Amino acid sequence: MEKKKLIEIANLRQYFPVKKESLLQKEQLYVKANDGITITIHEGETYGLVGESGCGKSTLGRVLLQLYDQTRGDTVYFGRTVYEYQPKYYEKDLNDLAKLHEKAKHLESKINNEDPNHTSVDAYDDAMRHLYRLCGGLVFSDNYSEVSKLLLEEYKAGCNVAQLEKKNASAEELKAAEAKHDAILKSIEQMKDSYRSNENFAKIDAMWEHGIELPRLTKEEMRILREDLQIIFQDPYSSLNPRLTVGQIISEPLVGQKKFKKGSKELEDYIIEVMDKCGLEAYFIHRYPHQFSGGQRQRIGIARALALNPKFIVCDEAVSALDVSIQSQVLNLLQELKETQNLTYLFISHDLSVVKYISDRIGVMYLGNMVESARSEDIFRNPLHPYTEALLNAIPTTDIHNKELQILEGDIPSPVNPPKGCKFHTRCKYAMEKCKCERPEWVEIEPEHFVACHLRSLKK
Ligand SMILES: Nc1ncnc2c1ncn2[C@@H]1O[C@H](COP(=O)(O)OP(=O)(O)OP(=O)(O)O)[C@@H](O)[C@H]1O
Repeated sequence: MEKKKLIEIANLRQYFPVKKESLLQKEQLYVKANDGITITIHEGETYGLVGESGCGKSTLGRVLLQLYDQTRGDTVYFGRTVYEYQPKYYEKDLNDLAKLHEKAKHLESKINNEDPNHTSVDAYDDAMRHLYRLCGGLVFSDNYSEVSKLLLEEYKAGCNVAQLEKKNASAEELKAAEAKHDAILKSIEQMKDSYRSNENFAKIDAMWEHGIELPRLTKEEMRILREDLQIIFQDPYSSLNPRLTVGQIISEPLVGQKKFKKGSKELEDYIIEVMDKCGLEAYFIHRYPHQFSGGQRQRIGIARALALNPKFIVCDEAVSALDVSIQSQVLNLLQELKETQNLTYLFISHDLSVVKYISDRIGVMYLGNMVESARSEDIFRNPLHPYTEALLNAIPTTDIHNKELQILEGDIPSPVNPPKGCKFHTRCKYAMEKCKCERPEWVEIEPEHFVACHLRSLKK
């Protein structure tokens, strides 16, 4: 069965400005917490994220939920389509297609002629991905006003279908709207024939998609979408307001999103239903967080995240603060909820044994970059990056829980001024000359197994 994308991030960067040390310091320095990350998370999977403390795991989780204004790159959400959601930016982009194309051409000539540095290459790549997403194979057209007109028609027809579906319109009405949309799609396909001979056509055309670019949403648009995208934190005690009862804690997002009326019987019934799903007794509803154990408090945190029926949850060290015996209970609960509620998780943990237990795929991060990503069993069976290898070798055979990943010799370099070339070269026992100056590319070595390492060609 083909996997459906839920979230796709491309070349994602999150830089935090560092406070200047004196008035004389001219250059603004940045902590490069996420420094060009590309991954896709599929519907229904658990994507585990591991790496030493400070490598940027939590930052990535928070950027995905747009809790920070990301510095650059794409974060696209496919849980709803632009047709259903109609974000303001999309129609404007389709109107501005010719301008966007001009901008991409300008960036291209800048790279070729004057300024072949990383920033302009990144800006050009971002601009091209943006164009491909908007118009796919029509990017080869030399008549952008015609393309713009046709795509706007298609978008409006698609929105019409989505709206009719939403309000349960009659089958006839829906059929007519779909037929109109299909006819426009056909004209688009026809217009593309002229470009199919281009060797890159198929690849580029496959990038035409209708997911939602999260960083482009207005605050209000993001507020509404937030019900799809939730987070569970490591320390349930500090993330739960001690002055609110369990019932009030779980009701907050529901009332905030106007799903229920405050104090209503329907709200109380619904809260008890959610609590039950999370293994919390109904009579706990009037109790305060301090009256619970750590495991129960984490169940409250899970119930709060679950209340809005989200599609995607970032579990940020969600079991790390719990005793080992309680950890497995909470992990089992998360696993069960994933199946019954059709959830998708990004599961962040410094503990490889926990990540192994729960993840379908695992991404390994080092100093702001993803260095390897593969199916869970492949990471353990055939680690390709020396850093992953070191993490695996460091798992003790007994009591593997709660071990911080501080296993490699040498300090982690500063994320403000990371090593050139491969950032791991200063601690890598296989480092070659090339590793000191050339950034390794992110390459798919075998299906779904990606690595960024110059050794990969020697290992193959
Ligand atoms: N809001 C912020 N402002 C400035 N710097 C930040 C901020 N958040 C994180 N950082 C820095 O970004 C880098 C990555 O931090 P992050 O918390 O994402 O790492 P992590 O892998 O989750 O580690 P840990 O498990 O210790 O939280 C660190 O150097 C951190 O100091």
